[in-house]
Amino acid sequence: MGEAELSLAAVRDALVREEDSIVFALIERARRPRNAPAYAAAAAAGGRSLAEFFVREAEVLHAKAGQYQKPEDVPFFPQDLPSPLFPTKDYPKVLHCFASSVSVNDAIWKMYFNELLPLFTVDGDDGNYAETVALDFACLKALSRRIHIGKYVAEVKFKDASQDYSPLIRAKDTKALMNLLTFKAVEEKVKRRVEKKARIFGQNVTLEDNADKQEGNAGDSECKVNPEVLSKLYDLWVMPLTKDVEVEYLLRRLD
Ligand SMILES: O=C(O)C(=O)C[C@]1(C(=O)O)C=C[C@@H](O)C=C1
Repeated sequence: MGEAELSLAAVRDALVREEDSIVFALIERARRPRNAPAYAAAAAAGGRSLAEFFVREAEVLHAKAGQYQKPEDVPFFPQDLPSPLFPTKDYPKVLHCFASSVSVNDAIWKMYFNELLPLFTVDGDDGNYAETVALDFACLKALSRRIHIGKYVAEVKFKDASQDYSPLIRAKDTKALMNLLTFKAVEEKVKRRVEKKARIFGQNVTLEDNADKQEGNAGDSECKVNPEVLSKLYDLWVMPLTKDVEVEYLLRRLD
């Protein structure tokens, strides 16, 4: 994100754009059942699961290709990632220098596999483990990117009201910081919008003229991902984790 884009409205627009990626990634993953063996420790991967093996190896490839240069692109396994092999674009440094060290990916990883996956995938095993973990990686990346855009939100809020944030940062008053950066009305709008996107993006579109199933009126049970799961995802995890990123960024902002 560049300097010119750095306004609360522009950053909120970026968060809205990430909603589409998250909804579609979950819809694609929901096409496969749980496929629990993909998450079990495997001797072939030195006791790691196929899911962890895949993400670790994929992140090495992505790092070599030049990813993870932007503060919102945070790897899940940053240790020992290789440097880019190809020239990378110099992005304008609009955030404080330590921004790249702010990561809540461990919490995202635990939330995704322990809480979210059971909510939107059906029990079962179709043996398509390689495809399944690739779809999981797409979900994890979309969630991580959205949540770590919180660094830009925090920077904008700090710049707009540094006189309000600075004393709380100096006092390391995380509770007061969390309260100051929270806008409940905005959160309610976000939850309603992601639920609506899941309902519209996730319905089966047909050419039959079924008046009772005009687009947008499909019952939630016919949606590829239950829209209430998206609302719950954002309410319980995505927005709280985004706020955690904001607080973690702000606590270091005066360093
Ligand atoms: O838009 C903001 O002000 C944000 O901080 C982002 C966000 C969100 O995660 O969507 C988080 C906290 C606010 O209470 C509202 C929304």
